[in-house]
Amino acid sequence: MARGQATTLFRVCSSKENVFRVRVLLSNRYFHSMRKLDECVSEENQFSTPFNVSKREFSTTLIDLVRFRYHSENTKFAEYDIVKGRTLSSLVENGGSVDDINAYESNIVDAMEENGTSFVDSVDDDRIGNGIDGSDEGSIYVSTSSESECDNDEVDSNDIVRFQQLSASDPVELYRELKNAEKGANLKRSDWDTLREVFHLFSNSGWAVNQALAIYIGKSFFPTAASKFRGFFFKQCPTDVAKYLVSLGPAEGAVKFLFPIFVEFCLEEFPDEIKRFQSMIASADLTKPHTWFPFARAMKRKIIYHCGPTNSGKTYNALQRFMEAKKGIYCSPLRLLAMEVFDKVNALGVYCSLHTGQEKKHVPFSNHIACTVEMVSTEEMYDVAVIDEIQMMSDPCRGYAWTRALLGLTADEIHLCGDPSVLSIVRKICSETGDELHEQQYERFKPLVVEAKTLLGDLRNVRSGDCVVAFSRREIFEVKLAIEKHTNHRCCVIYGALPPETRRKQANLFNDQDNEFDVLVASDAVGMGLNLNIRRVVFYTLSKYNGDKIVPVPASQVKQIAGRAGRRGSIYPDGLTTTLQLDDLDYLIECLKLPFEDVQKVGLFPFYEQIELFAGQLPNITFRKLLEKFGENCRLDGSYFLCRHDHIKKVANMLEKVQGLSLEDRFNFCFAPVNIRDPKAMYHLLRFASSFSQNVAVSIAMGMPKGSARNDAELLDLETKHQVLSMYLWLSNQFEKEVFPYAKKAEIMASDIADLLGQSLTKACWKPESRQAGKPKAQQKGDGYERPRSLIKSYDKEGDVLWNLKAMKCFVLFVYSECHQISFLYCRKKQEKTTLPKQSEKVAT
Ligand SMILES: Nc1ncnc2c1ncn2[C@@H]1O[C@H](COP(=O)(O)OP(=O)(O)OP(=O)(O)O)[C@@H](O)[C@H]1O
Repeated sequence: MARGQATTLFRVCSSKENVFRVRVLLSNRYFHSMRKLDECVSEENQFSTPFNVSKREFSTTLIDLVRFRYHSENTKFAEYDIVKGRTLSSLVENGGSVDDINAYESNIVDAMEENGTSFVDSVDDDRIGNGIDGSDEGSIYVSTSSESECDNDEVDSNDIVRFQQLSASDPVELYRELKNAEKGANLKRSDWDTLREVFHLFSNSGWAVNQALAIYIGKSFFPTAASKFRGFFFKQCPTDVAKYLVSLGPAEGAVKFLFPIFVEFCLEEFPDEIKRFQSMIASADLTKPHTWFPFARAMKRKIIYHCGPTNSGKTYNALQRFMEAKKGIYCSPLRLLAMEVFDKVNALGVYCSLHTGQEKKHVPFSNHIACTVEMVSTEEMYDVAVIDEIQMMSDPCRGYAWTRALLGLTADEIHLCGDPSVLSIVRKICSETGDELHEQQYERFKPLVVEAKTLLGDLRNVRSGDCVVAFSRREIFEVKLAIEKHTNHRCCVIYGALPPETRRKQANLFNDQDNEFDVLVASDAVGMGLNLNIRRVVFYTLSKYNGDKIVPVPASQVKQIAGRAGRRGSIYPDGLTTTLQLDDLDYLIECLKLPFEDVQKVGLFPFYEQIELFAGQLPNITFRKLLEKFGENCRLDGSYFLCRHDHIKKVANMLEKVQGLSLEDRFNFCFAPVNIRDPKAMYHLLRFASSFSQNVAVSIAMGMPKGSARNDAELLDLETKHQVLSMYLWLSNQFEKEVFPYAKKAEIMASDIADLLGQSLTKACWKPESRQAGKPKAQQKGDGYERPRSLIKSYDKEGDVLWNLKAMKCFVLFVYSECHQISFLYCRKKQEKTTLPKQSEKVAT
């Protein structure tokens, strides 16, 4: 190889015997390809999708040529090491010039041109053994280790020349050579073992799997292809190639040497698989989602991002623009919030319709619509659109609906309301769509104050206007029971499984000052959409079950919930927040202090048409499998992730036995709002789908309960019944009305059950039951939060609350303002049993 053409690479690896092997890697003029390849390898773990490799990066003929072995203690070699013991990639990364590389290379080539002997001769004979020892591994060893270590290393100069040729050979030619070989290699047993190891490494190489995708060898097919390639190689490989591979050993270099040959093998042996996979990949392409909405792309939209914490007036301002517009759409994260806006806007004299999955209320002459974000039409034109809680774009399950609304809405002006977590990604999206982005920053109307005293583990310390937040239905009822038993407060209840109508009624009951219901016990469902007169948000716990295990509540959610205290316009404009247990306080403060996390990716999910296209490639698999395959093979840009669809797969699985559903029907049924953990609800969905598939009118087939619930089982039954009716209504809006002829009846029943639920909740005084047989195990200490040990602490002799007031002589209040400034307010406590500090007692330091 001419010196000027050659580029040298050093790889320094340590072996078991503390002997360093310096591999001199020579690449040909495709050095730049190699550099790319190096980058590609180093970034391997960062691949968000296997398709980030845009080119056939394997088009390089970089090959290990010579290996040296030496002891690091060898002073002569150490010198050599200092000068030359840098990897080529370090030369490149550190901005090494081509001259550096050439100099680097020339040293090695010089050494080789001296036939190895003179080079080796320059090293202390006593410590070198045989120097270039003609090993059959095809390596030149400059070794200071004992001679015995080099016994197997027999390489003669012919081998070196041949290895050089192999290193630079064209993989196509090499493959031809292998293919035309009349017999395989004649190797020692140990060499075959090494070869096997090499192929084992190749089959398990993540790099090779990713690179193979570039020629449409899929991940699932790769092991088969690699195994066939191994069979082919073992049968056909000439001795010199095998020896060369043995000399490289089970290392990255060997994988890279093999890969181009593997490519040629695959292209010739598996054309059908490649073609099939290619079409499949093309049909699962979710890249460039902004191009999916040509109408929106044909417009120059003005996007206004109302960016700030809770209770800062973002939605208020956006809604002002919505109401002023000739034609507007408000996109809500919840049915409940869509209803609120629908009522509010109509009350202010702006005709507005309502469109959610379950209901379509058309108000005559209305040009405005309040809808849930999933129901947004991307075809209808609007003057002003409002997308509320835009940070939900990053929601693992529902994020795709916000992404679709942002990318696809055909409105001249789009107002986004939310925290700053998706601001940078919205900027990026707007630069891709060509929309004009305006940012409006907001501050909280009044800072949120953290009460450092907490409730000291005692629910008797709740006060009027408190909202106690728990993260499970069971806890909510436990808390309600305890408060009502041990205090004079009455509790309203809000949690996700309740119908929106019931939640609203509970909220109104709590907001109304002329009744005894002055405490709210709620789940995280309280975090969004309801304007409540909350004085103080008390976290009963700060850990929750995430469907898999108990985890700390994410900081963003803690902020969102705590922010419900002290809303502008409510009777408690100064918001307080605290925890039940002192142990949880630090985490609360930490969450509130944390800046909003900058989200890197937002959700996407394919439209039915995309799934249909994909299904065309895999005609004979079940819908569930199809979704799985889509998930495995879809291509996404770096700013997007595929939304989780486990619940869809569960429903798909259940509906597999239902014959006669078209793919589209299946797709729609899988999106029905069903609680997959509720077997009764699942049963009804199965029944609905079966009737539908037989083209039989789908019946409700569910009796009305006689009255409100008398125990928790009856309450659960009411919840389930309402969910089933809600599902019926949802389906009736998805499919032809004739197939779901009882929608009106279902609506009336649902409304009656919502009333019964409301009545049941006001008198609920029973121990909660669990819908699930097994309750999630409490988390170990140190791995989150312990569940509070007791709800009501025992009284001491005088009947006083067991506060350790001595230890509580002084306590601290942290005033948290969501611009992340914390000031400390001290309040000196005397021995008097003051329950809470008054605002006037706080002294700012
Ligand atoms: N300019 C205003 N005049 C009167 N009331 C206002 C004004 N701005 C906001 N409000 C009221 O303050 C409360 C909080 O406002 P808004 O809901 O817009 O805040 P937000 O920042 O969107 O909070 P969240 O994200 O929690 O919904 C609402 O009750 C709203 O009606």
